[in-house]
Amino acid sequence: MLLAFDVGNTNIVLGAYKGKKLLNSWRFATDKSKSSDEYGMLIHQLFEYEGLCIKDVEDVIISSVVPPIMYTLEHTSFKYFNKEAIVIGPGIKTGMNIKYDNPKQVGADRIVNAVAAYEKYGGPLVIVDFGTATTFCAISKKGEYLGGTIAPGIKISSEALFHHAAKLPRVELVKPGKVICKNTVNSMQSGMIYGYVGLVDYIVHRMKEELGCPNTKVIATGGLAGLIMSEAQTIDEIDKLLTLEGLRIIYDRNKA
Ligand SMILES: Nc1ncnc2c1ncn2[C@@H]1O[C@H](COP(=O)(O)OP(=O)(O)O)[C@@H](O)[C@H]1O
Ligand SMILES: CC(C)(COP(=O)(O)O)[C@@H](O)C(=O)NCCC(=O)O
Ligand SMILES: [K+]
Repeated sequence: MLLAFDVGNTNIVLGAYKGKKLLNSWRFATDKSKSSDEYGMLIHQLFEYEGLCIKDVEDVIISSVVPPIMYTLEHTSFKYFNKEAIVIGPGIKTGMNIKYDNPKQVGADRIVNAVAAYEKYGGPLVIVDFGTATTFCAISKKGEYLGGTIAPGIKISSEALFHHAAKLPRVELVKPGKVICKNTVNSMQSGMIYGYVGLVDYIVHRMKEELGCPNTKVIATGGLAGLIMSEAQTIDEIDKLLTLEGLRIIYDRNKA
């Protein structure tokens, strides 16, 4: 069994694979104050609950954009699974040519998403990941990682609005139905959701222009993808498990 960790700034998504088959996946908070034993026990309990056996874990692979938590997770891997974790970074074959000024700068999650999406859908492609930040990545027809855009995430944007304006409350991220709203809560929801839909459609539109291909496939992933997908016109498909799938593919490429 392969244990795959996708460590984002808000959540860790954990997947257990038997070969190509995802047996189970879990989502828990990225908590830098948790110890390696706490993570070990958490995973132990999740496994027990699903009737899985810790001893069946043959390898651990981690993609992370949160460097301060890595010592803890690598230690968890060593202590509870007896494995040195494979960490996405220098020395790991991804099979993707990274056309960033400094390839080491690209978030590991973005590369892992790109690998999975290219394998699954072919190029050219745009991938939109609605996480703590919203990232847009462009992949060429030949499968090169061309770069992209980083925008503030929906949840942190709405938190900023609440924190910086005395009369604005914290609101639930749901569609208010109309753009012309008649109360504070709905007005904020309109600004967040419809404003964000505009951001997404505009960036994707510009990316397709720069790629020179109007038929570019657009795949969305991340915790908040569903909310925007229902309204945005440029997103073709949601693929919630893209990052885990990318980790499984990269694992197979490095084992072969
Ligand atoms: N299933 C969900 N439904 C609603 N909101 C979610 C869900 N999963 C995650 N979120 C929220 O979406 C945001 C991004 O989550 P996530 O994709 O896990 O981010 P990251 O990859 O940066 O850790 C967070 O603010 C989180 O609270
Ligand atoms: C842009 C990100 C913060 C997104 O992270 P997430 O929202 O998934 O937590 C992450 O991919 C990152 O730290 N990237 C490094 C900078 C770059 O990709 O150029
Ligand atoms: K992510």
